[in-house]
Amino acid sequence: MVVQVKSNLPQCSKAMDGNQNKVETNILLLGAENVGKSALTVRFLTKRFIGEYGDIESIYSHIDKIDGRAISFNIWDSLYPQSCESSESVSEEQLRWADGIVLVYSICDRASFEVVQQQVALIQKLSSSSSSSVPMVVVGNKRDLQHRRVVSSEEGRLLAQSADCGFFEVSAAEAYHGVLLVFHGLHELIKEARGVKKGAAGIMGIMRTVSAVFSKKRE
Ligand SMILES: Nc1nc2c(ncn2[C@@H]2O[C@H](COP(=O)(O)OP(=O)(O)OP(=O)(O)O)[C@@H](O)[C@H]2O)c(=O)[nH]1
Repeated sequence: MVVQVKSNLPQCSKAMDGNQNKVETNILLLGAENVGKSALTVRFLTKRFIGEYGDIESIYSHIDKIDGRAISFNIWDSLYPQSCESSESVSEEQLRWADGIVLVYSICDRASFEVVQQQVALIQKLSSSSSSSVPMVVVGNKRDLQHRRVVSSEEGRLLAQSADCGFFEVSAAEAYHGVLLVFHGLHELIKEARGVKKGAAGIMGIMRTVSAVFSKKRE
């Protein structure tokens, strides 16, 4: 396992292999402060919950095996900007960088759920001009704090459904497996989205080949 702080500043590169297949997956974590974005990231990277994480915005690099294949995850653990309009809480740079997005709220914090609702709407607005949308999952964290729950599972599920996202409720504090499912689930959605794009490119490729064959025959 590789765990490494790559940089405090995000890099806007997307690595491809020789066949133009993506060898890296860029995952952006969004959500209000204190919801457990760093806790989820560190759980995925190290399998551990360490309690306090500080306020550092970083991109972490982690190689994981899925179905026997090494996948390089770049995880941007973002900070929710303290003094900004909600309309500025997701940047176009972040959307260009991300292959997939994890939107985190705390099930004990209604305001954090509203932040995720706003961020979903903002992402949809910002990506409305581009042809493809970024795969997303909505995550209700701190599931271990049931006695303090103020956001029902149903509300989380409905939000995710309305935005065509995956949905998970987890506890970064209590369990690794649920957190693993979040990142692997998002990876699956990213793979599907790439498959759709590749499929479209494939059809274009076939059309080009067919027209090349016909133009040769005419020569
Ligand atoms: N009970 C419980 N506490 C959690 C859980 N996940 C995170 N916390 C706690 O919630 C607090 C905030 O966690 P962070 O991971 O720093 O949250 P963050 O979203 O990265 O916060 P910012 O850095 O402010 O953006 C810390 O005290 C964590 O220990 C969880 O699943 N259950």
